[in-house]
Amino acid sequence: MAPAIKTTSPASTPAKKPLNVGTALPYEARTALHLKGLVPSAVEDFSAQEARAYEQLRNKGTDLEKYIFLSWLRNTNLNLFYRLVLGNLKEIAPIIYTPTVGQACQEFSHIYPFLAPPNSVDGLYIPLNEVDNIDEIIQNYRASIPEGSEPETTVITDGSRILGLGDLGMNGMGIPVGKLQLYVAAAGLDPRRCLPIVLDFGTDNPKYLEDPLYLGIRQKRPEDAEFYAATEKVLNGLTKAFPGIFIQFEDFNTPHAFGLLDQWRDRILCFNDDIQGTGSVILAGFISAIKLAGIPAKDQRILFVGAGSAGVGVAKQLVDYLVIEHKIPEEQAKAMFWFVDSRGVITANRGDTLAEHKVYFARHDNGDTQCKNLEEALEYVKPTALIGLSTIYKAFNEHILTRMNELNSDARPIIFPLSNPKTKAECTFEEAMRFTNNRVLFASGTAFPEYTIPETGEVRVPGQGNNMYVFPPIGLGAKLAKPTRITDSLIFAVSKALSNTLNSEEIARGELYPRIERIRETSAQVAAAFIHQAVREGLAQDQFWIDLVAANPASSATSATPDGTYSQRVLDEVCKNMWAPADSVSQLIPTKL
Ligand SMILES: NC(=O)C1=CN([C@@H]2O[C@H](COP(=O)(O)OP(=O)(O)OC[C@H]3O[C@@H](n4cnc5c(N)ncnc54)[C@H](OP(=O)(O)O)[C@@H]3O)[C@@H](O)[C@H]2O)C=CC1
Ligand SMILES: CC(=O)C(=O)O
Ligand SMILES: [Mg+2]
Repeated sequence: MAPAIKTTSPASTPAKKPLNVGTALPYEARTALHLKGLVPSAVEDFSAQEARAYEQLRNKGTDLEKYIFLSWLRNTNLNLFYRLVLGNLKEIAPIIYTPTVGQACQEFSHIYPFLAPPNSVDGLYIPLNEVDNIDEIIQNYRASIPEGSEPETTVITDGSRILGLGDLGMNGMGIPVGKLQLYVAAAGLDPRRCLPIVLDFGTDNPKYLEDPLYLGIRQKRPEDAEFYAATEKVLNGLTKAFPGIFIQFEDFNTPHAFGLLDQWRDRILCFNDDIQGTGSVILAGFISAIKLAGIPAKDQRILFVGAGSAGVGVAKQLVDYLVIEHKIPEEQAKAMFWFVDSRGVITANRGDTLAEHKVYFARHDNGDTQCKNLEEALEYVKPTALIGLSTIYKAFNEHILTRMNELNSDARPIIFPLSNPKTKAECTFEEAMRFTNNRVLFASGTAFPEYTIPETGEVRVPGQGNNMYVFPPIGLGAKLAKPTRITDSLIFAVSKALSNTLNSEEIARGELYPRIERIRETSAQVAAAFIHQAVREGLAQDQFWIDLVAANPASSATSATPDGTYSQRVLDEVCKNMWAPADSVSQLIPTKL
């Protein structure tokens, strides 16, 4: 079912000025634009430019230098940037996204470019004391972008929990910028219609408050009441200016991540990537893992290390799966989960007041037993699956991995160290392989290198359990079908669809996720399933897609039991709507200059 990716014309959005194509500008255009003599005489095609850009990228000494080079390229030649990214996605994704984007955020105020607007307009920086002027800020943005390229997708953070790196304040802007690049690269969103936003609401991180080059407001974060009132003003302004805009909440600290989602999920078209996106992508990998583990789903004992937005989001998604797919009653499904946080296993009688998001999974069956850490929890729970969303580097040490292997001698242990970036990962792929006699079913948040089993020479590829497999197609599906809101069953359909995308080679090799090189193809498939489900649930508002799905039903799935299927006709149409960089300059420059 591999779709041929046929894309929309890159020139479909009119620009005020011809796009910068540098040495690809033809002689006639140089004459018309009075650029004769101002550019080297060679007229190149895009592949020659790409080769030069790739050489320059390769010559950078560090990943941060590569990140800076790519940012510059994006700001000066968008088309070439995306040609380079798409042509080398496996190599470049870890630079524009995790892990390097983490370092870039930490250094954001030091590497911020000196370019002037409009080239420097990466998105919106909204200071707390300016939220009453949100309409003016949006108007300024509008004036800086080409006509007809109003944003349709936005990623918003306040920088309060950037990856596993904590509160980075305004420096967190690198994350919306990076996420939106993946929207474009992975799912063909139009880059000119993607809007990164940072809510510059202060920081509680003294390092930045004291940094003379820090570019955000120098104050501590507001109390909850002020935070929610300020976000309300921003979101109202945004949805008034750009009705139907798709909003991704990203890397808010856990209480605010849950709070914003609860407050807005039924009011506007939004979702939280760390709760729902991570839940969805890990469920997809888990579906594949339990097929290989050798233990039926109902007998899994799942130990989470970390009970924040990501941990709880993932576990809730797994519970839904066990209930819907395996017909396990909810209470019984919930009892298959244990959580360790910074104080040990979460129990109802632990003696502390549990944060609201932890209450659902608190154990009531522990009697007097209170495990104080992962080591104790491991012996008490005897898990079949160990999921790390704790931000604790090397939490899965040799002892933990070896014990997981021993405890699962009759089956393959599922071990997912999902914390980002690499410096926060609970273990590496190599460690997980070595200490489990290569039996592990593995996925990590940040990509690890392949591992060659020394005894056999067999090369194993680690799964990357990262929400980048799902937020781009969710955004694409939302842009096309225009659902009124994002429901849990839509997210569930996305998980099912992603788990269905593995091709026969990936399945034969026992992999849990599709290869990143195929991400455009799999994003199209997942977006098609999303659209089918949005129509099935009566959420879709775009008549074209409603009619198309009605004429091309995919399966007998219902809104309560989504199966992630789609029809070839809808898939073909999704592919036609994916943006791609131009292959030749004539696609970008109007014939009459
Ligand atoms: N792979 C992916 O796609 C994604 C990965 N992530 C990653 O997940 C991680 C967590 O994110 P999020 O849930 O939002 O963050 P939080 O900071 O809210 O959660 C961290 C959790 O880890 C717990 N913890 C801290 N120290 C320990 C310890 N020593 N032992 C056990 N648990 C501990 C914390 O405990 P306590 O509650 O007591 O403070 C908390 O429950 C980040 O690294 C992030 O990058 C997030 C989204 C997607
Ligand atoms: C991947 C991601 O969203 C995170 O680590 O927060
Ligand atoms: Mg995140």
